[in-house]
Amino acid sequence: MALDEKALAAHTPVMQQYLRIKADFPDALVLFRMGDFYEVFFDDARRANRLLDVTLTTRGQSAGEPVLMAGVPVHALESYLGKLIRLGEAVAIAEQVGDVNAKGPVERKVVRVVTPGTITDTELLNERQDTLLLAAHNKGKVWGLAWLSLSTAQLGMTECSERELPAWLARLAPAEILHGETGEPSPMLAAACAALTRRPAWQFDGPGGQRKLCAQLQVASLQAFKAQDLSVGHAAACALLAYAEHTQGQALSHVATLRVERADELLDLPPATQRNLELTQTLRGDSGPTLLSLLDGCRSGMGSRLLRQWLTQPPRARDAAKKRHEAIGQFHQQGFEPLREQLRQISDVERIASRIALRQVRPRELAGLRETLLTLPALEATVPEGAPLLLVLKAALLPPPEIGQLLQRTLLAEPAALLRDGGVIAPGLDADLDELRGINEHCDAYLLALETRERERTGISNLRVQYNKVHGFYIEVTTGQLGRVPDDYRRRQTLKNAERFITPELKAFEDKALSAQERALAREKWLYEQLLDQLQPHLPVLLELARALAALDVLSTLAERAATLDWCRPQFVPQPCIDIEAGRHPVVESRLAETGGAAFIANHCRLDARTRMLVITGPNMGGKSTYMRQVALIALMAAMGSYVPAKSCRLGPMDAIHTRIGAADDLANAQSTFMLEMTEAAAIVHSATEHSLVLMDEIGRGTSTFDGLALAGAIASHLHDRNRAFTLFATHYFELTAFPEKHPQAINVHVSAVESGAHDIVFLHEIQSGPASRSYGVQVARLAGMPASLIRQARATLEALEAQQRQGEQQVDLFAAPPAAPEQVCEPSALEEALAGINPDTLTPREALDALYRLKNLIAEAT
Ligand SMILES: Nc1ncnc2c1ncn2[C@@H]1O[C@H](COP(=O)(O)OP(=O)(O)OP(=O)(O)O)[C@@H](O)[C@H]1O
Repeated sequence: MALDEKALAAHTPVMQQYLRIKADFPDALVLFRMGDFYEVFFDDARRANRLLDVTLTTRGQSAGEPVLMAGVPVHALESYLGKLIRLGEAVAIAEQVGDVNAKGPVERKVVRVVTPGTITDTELLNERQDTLLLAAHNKGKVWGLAWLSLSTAQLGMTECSERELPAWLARLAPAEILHGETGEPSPMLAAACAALTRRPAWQFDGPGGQRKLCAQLQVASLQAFKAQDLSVGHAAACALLAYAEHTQGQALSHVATLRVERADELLDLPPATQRNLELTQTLRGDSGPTLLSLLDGCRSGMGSRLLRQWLTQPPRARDAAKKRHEAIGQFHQQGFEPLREQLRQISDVERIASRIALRQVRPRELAGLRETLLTLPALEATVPEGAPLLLVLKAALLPPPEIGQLLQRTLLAEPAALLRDGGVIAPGLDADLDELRGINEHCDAYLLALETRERERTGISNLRVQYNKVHGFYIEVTTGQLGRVPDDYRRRQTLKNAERFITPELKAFEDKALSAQERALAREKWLYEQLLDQLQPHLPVLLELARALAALDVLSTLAERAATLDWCRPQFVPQPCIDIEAGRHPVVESRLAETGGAAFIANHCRLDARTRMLVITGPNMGGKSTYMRQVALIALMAAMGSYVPAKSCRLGPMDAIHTRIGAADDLANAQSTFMLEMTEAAAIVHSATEHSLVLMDEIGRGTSTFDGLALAGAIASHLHDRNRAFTLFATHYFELTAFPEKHPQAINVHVSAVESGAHDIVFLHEIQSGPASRSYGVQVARLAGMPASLIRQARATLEALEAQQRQGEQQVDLFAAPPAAPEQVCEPSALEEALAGINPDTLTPREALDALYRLKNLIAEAT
């Protein structure tokens, strides 16, 4: 922001300083340190008053106007910061960095900018979830994405199409998105539930990004990271790194690797799938019960964060998942509890390492790291042998002993919480510090010892060494003894009956003692900085250790879940198939167990090259949705490397899980229920392949019966004939049970229910072959407590409708091949043209024979 120097000159010196700082951080709320308060002025004061409910007041006048002001006490900064960050605000913290006693306003500087995507404070971070900063850049049809977790040093990058963008945003769930669009940002970015921060368009620079990445990763080319050709991704990375450095006020020395993700290497989980399967959030937006909340018994935040990544970003290739299955199997053989017990004691090495890099780490966090390093040998001994993945992880668990030794040597057993209070550095490390502390602690003893020594040296028996505030330390000698005073005594003060002296030794002691505490603190601070310097070269090892601990935490947790919940090891096969024997929905099953409900009924699912579609019918509440979701969850769990809730499970290759379930209005995006339903279904028919799993739950129910039925039939045909995807198609349209008659790869199944008495129904939740015999909507409504008179009326109407339908039944082929599109006028073929040119009435037999040969040649040419 350009400053009007003339207008500025009219302000008080402090306000001038404030306005200069504010000009550098126009979008952030600038917290301006004033003694024990952080103050905000003018428009920021209004904003703070609105957001934080702090009192708005005025602080004198500047440039002839009252200065609008609000403030928060320094000690309460964390809680206000937390609130502002949750509201998506960026905050610039301007501290007093100059000499407080100097003339004019003390110098102030923004030491840190805190934004939703760049927080690194332990108090503000969610322990079990990564906080990501993401930059998005669009060029033509390509989107470049680059993301960074500052607190864990993870840097990632990808390029994707517009269609794939929402899935990426859902998968990464960034806290803050940087974009360079001058107008409104793309609605897809706006829909991502993240703070949006506009950055100047020139910061999204491809070549600049490539250079920045090379410098950050200390490489000459990005070839090794397979990131060489992603120019749109480079542009995003350029803005990302610049912003991250800007907010931290320093280089990001800990960010040393880059992971390039390619959408076609991951199992595609569109946002609708992530939502409908309730992977990390329930449909209501709660954090549980979900698949993640069921799986996450991790002992550490590191483990929880990695588990979330495994769940939302499973690879298509099966190698990683197979290795994880193997490791879980090994835990089952050799036990997982000893390791899980050890993992209870470890600290968040990943975040501590990042905070060391950013020089924000607190003494107690380093003490935590030291304890963790000390427990590593015992922890390592509890990791089972045998599986290759476990061997790799085990190897990372024994970092060089210097790190632990360094921390042990440097830190007190129980250091103070904050460095500014002192009491952090261990005794014996630094002679100067020990002496300074010694002065403080042994001041009296020193004075007594000096007194004794001086009495002996001078032979003055009543010589006294004393201290007062005005004159400091002195040696007092009564007038009668003055003759014995040695040469090195300098007179300090004359009293009536005595003289007070100082010696070079006492003067030196005085200098030390008076500033000892201050200097001890400064020395501790310096030593702490030295320690941070010494730790920097060990960051890569510490981050590798953190990742190994996280992976072991997740694997042992998955092993525990599998053992406790009776899950089995899935098998991957090359041929197309989904073959699940006695599968269960893990979350519904555990909810039933928790609430003491009926036992969960297990069900099979058999799909292969010959059977690609199940048309599922049955009563409401019968368990159709549960069944479909459980198949998808089992496929996903297997892909992420977990065991699965089934008796056995064989899975072929899979590239995506698409779901069209439920019908919630997306009012925020002004889409009606039906529009949303069709938009999602359209996305599925456009992208599902023969390796995809598609769940379609009651498609068409958002519109009139005929429209809905017609569309449902056409969509089923498209999925069966063209996409050839593995499809679970649940429907209430009985007409669709005729679908398999004409579609050889589809079969009917139904969820069973039996009538009990005349009008009641019991759900068996069992999947059986064949179509349902009837629907039980009226019975379900009765169960739901509808009044008896209403139920009677509904039943009578139903009977009348059914009778009417039987009479007027007409045969409409719901699944007939689509008629040719009228606008497609076909050009006559060469054969047709040649035929049209022949008049048989005028041909001789010889010419007719020639014509016949010509026509045959034309066919041969065309084929
Ligand atoms: N296999 C099962 N074993 C035990 N209980 C089940 C099973 N499947 C479903 N249920 C129970 O039945 C309830 C209804 O299941 P679900 O929502 O899947 O039915 P639905 O057929 O899809 O109903 P609607 O057609 O109304 O959507 C579940 O909440 C669950 O409590």
